[in-house]
Amino acid sequence: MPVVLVDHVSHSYGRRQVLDDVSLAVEAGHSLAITGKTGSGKSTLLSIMIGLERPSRGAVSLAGVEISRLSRRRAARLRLDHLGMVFQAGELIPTLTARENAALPLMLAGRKGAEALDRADHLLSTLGVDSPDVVAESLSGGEKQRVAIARALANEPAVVVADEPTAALDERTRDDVCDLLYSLPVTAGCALVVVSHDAAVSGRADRALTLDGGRLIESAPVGGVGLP
Ligand SMILES: Nc1ncnc2c1ncn2[C@@H]1O[C@H](COP(=O)(O)OP(=O)(O)OP(=O)(O)O)[C@@H](O)[C@H]1O
Repeated sequence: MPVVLVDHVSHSYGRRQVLDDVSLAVEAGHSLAITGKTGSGKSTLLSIMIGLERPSRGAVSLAGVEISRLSRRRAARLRLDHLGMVFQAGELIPTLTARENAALPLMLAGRKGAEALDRADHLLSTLGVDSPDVVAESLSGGEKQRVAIARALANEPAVVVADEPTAALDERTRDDVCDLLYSLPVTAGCALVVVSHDAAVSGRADRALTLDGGRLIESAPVGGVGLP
């Protein structure tokens, strides 16, 4: 069963149709990239995919649950339990340490502080962050993204969604962060969805789809995930 299933989704803002009968599926252990020009609807599709926005038509399931039908509260709980998010520039809490940032989702999910911090330490060292006590605002761009990836993995999510995860990085750091991100389906067994306008990032996914005129078009099929 796909971990992410977008089933015939259309979406309009007023009279402007942004998504037109979009469908996709991603299985555990596979990656999918979504590309498209500015204004093509990538953020809209992402918001609908993670249940922040309801589609005008169609349905979205995450980890087997139809998130597009849930209340805001239940959708937030589903995200906490099954989804890890990585944003453009880490979006960490600047005054908390790397360790505290990575431990946050665990604490929100009800784990005890010491246990959460231990797991955060373990994740950070696995991901090559050797400064867990440094406050987030003092970390480099690449370190921030590593901490963000640790935070995304904290609750062992079924799916990690990354929105322009390398936009704030130089080329070399971008490639390092990409290596790490695209290793997740294998090392963590999750599904990975990456939204990026950078072909060097989207080209590394098992499959890349492009949004154009509200429709999803195949851009670089390699296998593993598919339109249902
Ligand atoms: N809340 C909203 N209300 C009205 N129109 C919106 C809203 N959100 C997005 N839009 C419009 O929908 C279209 C798609 O926007 P969206 O942000 O999804 O594109 P995008 O591909 O993510 O763009 P970018 O790459 O610049 O972030 C745009 O024309 C935008 O103006």
